[in-house]
Amino acid sequence: MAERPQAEQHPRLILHNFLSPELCKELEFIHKSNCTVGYRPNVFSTTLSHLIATNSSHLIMPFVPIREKLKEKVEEYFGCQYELVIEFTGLISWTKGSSIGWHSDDNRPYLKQRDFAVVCYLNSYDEDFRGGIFHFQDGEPSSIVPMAGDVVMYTADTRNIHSVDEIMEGERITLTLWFSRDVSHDEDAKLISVLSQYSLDSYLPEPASNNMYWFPPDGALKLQSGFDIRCARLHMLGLDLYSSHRRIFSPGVNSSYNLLELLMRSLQLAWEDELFDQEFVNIQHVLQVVQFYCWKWSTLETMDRSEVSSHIKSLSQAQQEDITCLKLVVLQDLPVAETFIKSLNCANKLQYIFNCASFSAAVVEWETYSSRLHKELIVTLPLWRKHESIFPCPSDDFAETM
Ligand SMILES: O=C(O)CCC(=O)C(=O)O
Ligand SMILES: [Fe+2]
Repeated sequence: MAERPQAEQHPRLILHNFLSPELCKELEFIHKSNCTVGYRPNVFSTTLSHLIATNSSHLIMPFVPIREKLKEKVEEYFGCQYELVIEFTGLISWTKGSSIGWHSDDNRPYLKQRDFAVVCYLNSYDEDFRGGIFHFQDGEPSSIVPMAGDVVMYTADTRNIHSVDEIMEGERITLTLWFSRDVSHDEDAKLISVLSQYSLDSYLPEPASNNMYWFPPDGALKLQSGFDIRCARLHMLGLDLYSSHRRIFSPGVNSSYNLLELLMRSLQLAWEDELFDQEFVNIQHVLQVVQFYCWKWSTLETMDRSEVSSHIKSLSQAQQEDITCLKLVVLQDLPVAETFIKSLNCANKLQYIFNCASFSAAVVEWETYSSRLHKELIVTLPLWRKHESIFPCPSDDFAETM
């Protein structure tokens, strides 16, 4: 009997440069400023429902056009008779030590609704991480070297058993979606319902509970080892956190739990022996602005700085002590945190040096960016509610209201 063609035996599609470099960077910014400790060791994730629950609903806007484009491509390529629903959308990053052995994506009873998988690579092998090569057990191509903008689509069943090599260094970031024929697993319906539960009055982020950001997750119970991933990302850039509220805790009450609560309150950033006078509402706000700076760094560098005043003061001795005290709590296990931070950096990646004037510009630009997305969400949400589906709205519709 003649062999069935490969397309039938192993239905899969690889698309190069399907996502623009700018979208890859934007999604990387969203992930690095919002992710929580994930479902597998050394893995971090950002789901759309988490963005909504942390008052960052506007950050789902950049996902909307690409979700639609990917859905159309999956339906077209796999010749779907009926419209599919998106079952899950998430940003996932894998760090040193993470890997996954041979599996199909529907290999658990509670995953049987998954019909198609789509993995979009947001950063690149060798530049941002080493290891992390994707393999199919049978058929061609047998391996995929992740490159920013490339996409792999495959059926979630045993015709596409795959694995991912262990990450050796760096952070490998993907946008991962699963599609289903079963409308009862429609992610849109769930997201629209969650969106209705939260006020959309502001776009200032609110953190989830501290233990969701504690790494490794088993250390979160007693906080006796490990570190806060958000603070580790700041430390990686040479930035420290200062809380003017620390002094309200009397010495006996200064337990780690109390001090960690300071992350939920207003904070300032310090760099070397200088303090920015900008007050952030909480750690999530700090991280969003800092990661925005990392995303836009090269354009901010070239901006006219004459309008941007950088307000910096020298740190007093007492303020420096407060910074050290908070750091000892948030990066409890400093050697472990520093080893982890080092492993997040890929040796081949060009590192940049923090610049105060460009950072002040980033504070202003972050406001403009967030407020634009927030307005877009407010205009679009009634349409999503009406159609019970999340879809891109033509930009003309925004123009009238802005
Ligand atoms: O990130 C990848 O390349 C694939 C990940 C994977 O297989 C999964 O999450 O099931
Ligand atoms: Fe998989």
